Amino acid sequence: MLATLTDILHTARVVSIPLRQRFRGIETREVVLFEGPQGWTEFSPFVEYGDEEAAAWLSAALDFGWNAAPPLLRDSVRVNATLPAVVPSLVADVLDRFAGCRTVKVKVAEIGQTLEDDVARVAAAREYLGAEGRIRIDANGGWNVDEAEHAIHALAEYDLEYVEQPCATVDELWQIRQRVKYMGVPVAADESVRKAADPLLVARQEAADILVIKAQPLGGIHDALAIAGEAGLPLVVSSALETSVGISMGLHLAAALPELPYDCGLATVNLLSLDVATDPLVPVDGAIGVRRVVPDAGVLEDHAASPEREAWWLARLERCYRLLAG
Ligand SMILES: O=C(O)CCC(=O)c1ccccc1C(=O)O
Ligand SMILES: [Mg+2]
Repeated sequence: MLATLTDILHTARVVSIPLRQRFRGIETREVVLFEGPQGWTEFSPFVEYGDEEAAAWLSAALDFGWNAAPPLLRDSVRVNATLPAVVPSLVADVLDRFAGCRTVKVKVAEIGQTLEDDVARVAAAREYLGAEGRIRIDANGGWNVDEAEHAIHALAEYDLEYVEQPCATVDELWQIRQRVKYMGVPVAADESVRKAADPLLVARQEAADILVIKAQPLGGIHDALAIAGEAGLPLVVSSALETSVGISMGLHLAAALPELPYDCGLATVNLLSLDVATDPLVPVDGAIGVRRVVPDAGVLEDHAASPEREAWWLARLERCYRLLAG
């Protein structure tokens, strides 16, 4: 049964958190936190998303707050460091915050930057990690097929674990996957899973080697597990730049997957300038323990969004709720 809107709004708090570095064009992360019978949960679709897309994120928040978690098969999850599209001189400072992570995901193909910028950033990450560490890159669909081939060829010398969403469409992913097979660089799909009408199309079309799954956009832990079960491909659980409350949802999803061959993109609390929990979900020795968190009352108070932003978020939440209650 769906939680009532009154139940949700009763505990809902809107917080606004500055990022340490610009990430996917944003400098402040706004989220709604509320408490269900299972504990605190997070609703944080990106502000530009329409209500229909955001409604899946509300489904996820309700699932995590109101439904029992699935059986957990591990009590900690290995995670990767996430490196925003910063200049090479900042790479070591950013990576120092991800203690013990043996894998780094490097953001590439940032608007306004060049392939030379990407090469310099990936080179700096490789120098930081040494020969043993793993490097994956994420282009967020920013290249066409030719650009992707050229870029992957230029970056392959740094030894790439995989390339995430090099191009925007499933058809382009299929093409680039054929073109780079000889280099031994696998292709992972992210936006083609979480923003697609059919999240399994990319797998059926054999357009990716790996699927990235995110709990909030896929409608929650249980829906994401159902998709995972049908995918037939290796999976990586990743975050949507959430507070520790949303990261906890991702950790519970990762902990419930039968196989977890890759480090997960759940160490992103470090990209925020502060967290809502006094005991944040950040990596220790490259892994994060699976647990729920309770936001600190003082932080909720001190970092409350402005009255205008709060009204905007609660109205959005209510519209999404009506879509789900349909
Ligand atoms: O996977 C990671 O390392 C961190 C999460 C991440 O990159 C991300 C965070 C918010 C929105 C989009 C993305 C993405 O993977 O494209
Ligand atoms: Mg991605």
